[in-house]
Amino acid sequence: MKHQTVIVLDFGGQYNQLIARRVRECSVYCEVLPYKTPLDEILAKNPIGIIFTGGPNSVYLENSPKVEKKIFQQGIPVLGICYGTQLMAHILGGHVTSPEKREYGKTHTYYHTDCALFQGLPEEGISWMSHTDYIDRLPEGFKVSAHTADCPTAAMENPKEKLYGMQFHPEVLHTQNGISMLRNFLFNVCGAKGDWTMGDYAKNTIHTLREKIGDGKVLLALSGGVDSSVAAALLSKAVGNQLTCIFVDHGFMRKNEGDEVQAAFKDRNINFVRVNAKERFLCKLAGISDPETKRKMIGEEFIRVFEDEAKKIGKVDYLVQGTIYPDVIESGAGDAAVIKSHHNVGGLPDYVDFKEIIEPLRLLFKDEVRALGKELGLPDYLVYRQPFPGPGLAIRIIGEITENKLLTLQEADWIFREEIAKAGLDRSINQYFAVLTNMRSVGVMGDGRTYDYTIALRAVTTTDFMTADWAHIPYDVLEAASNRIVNEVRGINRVCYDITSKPPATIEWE
Ligand SMILES: Nc1ncnc2c1ncn2[C@@H]1O[C@H](COP(=O)(O)OP(=O)(O)OP(=O)(O)O)[C@@H](O)[C@H]1O
Ligand SMILES: O=c1[nH]c(=O)c2[nH+]cn([C@@H]3O[C@H](COP(=O)(O)O)[C@@H](O)[C@H]3O)c2[nH]1
Ligand SMILES: NC(=O)CC[C@H](N)C(=O)O
Ligand SMILES: [Mg+2]
Repeated sequence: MKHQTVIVLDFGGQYNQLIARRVRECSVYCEVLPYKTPLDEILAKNPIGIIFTGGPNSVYLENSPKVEKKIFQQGIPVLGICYGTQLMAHILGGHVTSPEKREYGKTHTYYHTDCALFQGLPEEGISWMSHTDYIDRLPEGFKVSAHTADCPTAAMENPKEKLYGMQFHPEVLHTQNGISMLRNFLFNVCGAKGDWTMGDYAKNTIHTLREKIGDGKVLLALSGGVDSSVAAALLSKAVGNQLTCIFVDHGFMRKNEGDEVQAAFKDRNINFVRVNAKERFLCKLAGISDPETKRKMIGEEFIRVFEDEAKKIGKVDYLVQGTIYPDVIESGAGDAAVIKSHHNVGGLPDYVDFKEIIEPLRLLFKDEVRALGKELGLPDYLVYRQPFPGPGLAIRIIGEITENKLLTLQEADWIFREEIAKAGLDRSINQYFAVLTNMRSVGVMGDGRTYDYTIALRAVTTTDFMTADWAHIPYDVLEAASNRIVNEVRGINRVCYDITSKPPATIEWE
């Protein structure tokens, strides 16, 4: 069955994928295309609606991203958001200016509820603004449908032509009823039926993968984590035994994890190879303490291992990774800032032998990947596993990595996880682990002085791992973990609990 499609035209804003995700949440199929996409190509998709995203530019500047005027004359509903609405106004003969006062963050907004976007919603509320420019003269045929104290055109509409604009961001959760506004656009203006589900996503992706790969050979980087397991399920359905899954045991796995991953995949109908590369990684990272250097070296060594394995199999055409959207955005995709280089992002170094890297989950958020995993019939223990970063414990040992430190951290982390599970908190806390800080302090044990390392415990609640809150774990659980760690793990005499949210901290310490 062919689905109704909405096109999100990307003008370089921060929330573009979030808009796409919100549309998908409304059960409407959605694709993000660059603003430069020729109109013919857009029309060929037969979209029921088009959404223009925000962007960092100003429409009145010469080289700012533009679209052809004809896009507004196709009878297809268009919704502009932020830069998108300014662009619509500018192209259709309105005027955009740069006023004295900028609006940023939560803003009290008044809505005209006779506008299709705001139908059935309250007449005022908080919206999330992030702009300098605003529209000070509307194009012909338009009227204002929302305003704020500082922005006369917080929203505009030309219902006859099905053209709509919002200066604020309905896609972020800070905008009260923002999702309902998008839903109104999709269902009341575009005539969406809500005919798209995760099951369809699975079917389409499998089909596309099969077409692309043909009879090529595929290596899949399998960590046993949620993302790569879901990717493996997709690929296995698409190309069967043309697929080989490589699990790199770099030695930075959690206690017993290497064996557990092997056990989980051994009996499935899947070519599975475990590479024991602990010595290789430890050697490579000896003496390295800078977090970004560690990450980059691990990323490169991963690729080297895959290359070596590929040679054993013969010619391999594609490498598949379970990269998901937050990995991409934090590594500084497009104009976004580099927060940390995820080992799996950055593409292939030019001396590598694979034709291409395939990342079938690149546009999905974690909770969407989980929904897809359920859809593909993966067991709950795989789908709801807490995430574990590719570089593993290497980025949870602050400073230089040694085998001794690795064993220490594995033990402490294992105890913490055991106590969390014992308290029944393992499903409600989204990620929890121990960090071996590089700090030593004085303690007293058995009447003697110790000068040992400090373990930091970290536990967070989050849905998309882009923002997170520290988990309010009951004191007695923390107490049990702390007692056991200092008593059972040599070299540790102090335990701290990390009570910072993300932002300003990140979830991992490096
Ligand atoms: N030890 C490993 N062996 C092989 N590939 C790996 C390994 N660790 C990570 N990768 C690759 O890097 C990708 C990104 O790692 P990441 O940890 O984000 O995802 P994941 O392990 O699949 O899922 P989760 O986020 O639940 O841990 C993985 O999807 C996988 O393709
Ligand atoms: O596969 C990965 N490779 C990496 O390099 C990496 N760095 C962080 N993470 C995981 O991403 C989520 C967000 O982590 P941060 O708040 O520390 O950026 C958390 O779930 C982290 O565990 C990684 N996953
Ligand atoms: N977030 C945006 O889309 C910003 C649009 C434009 N650059 C402005 O400052 O008004
Ligand atoms: Mg992982």
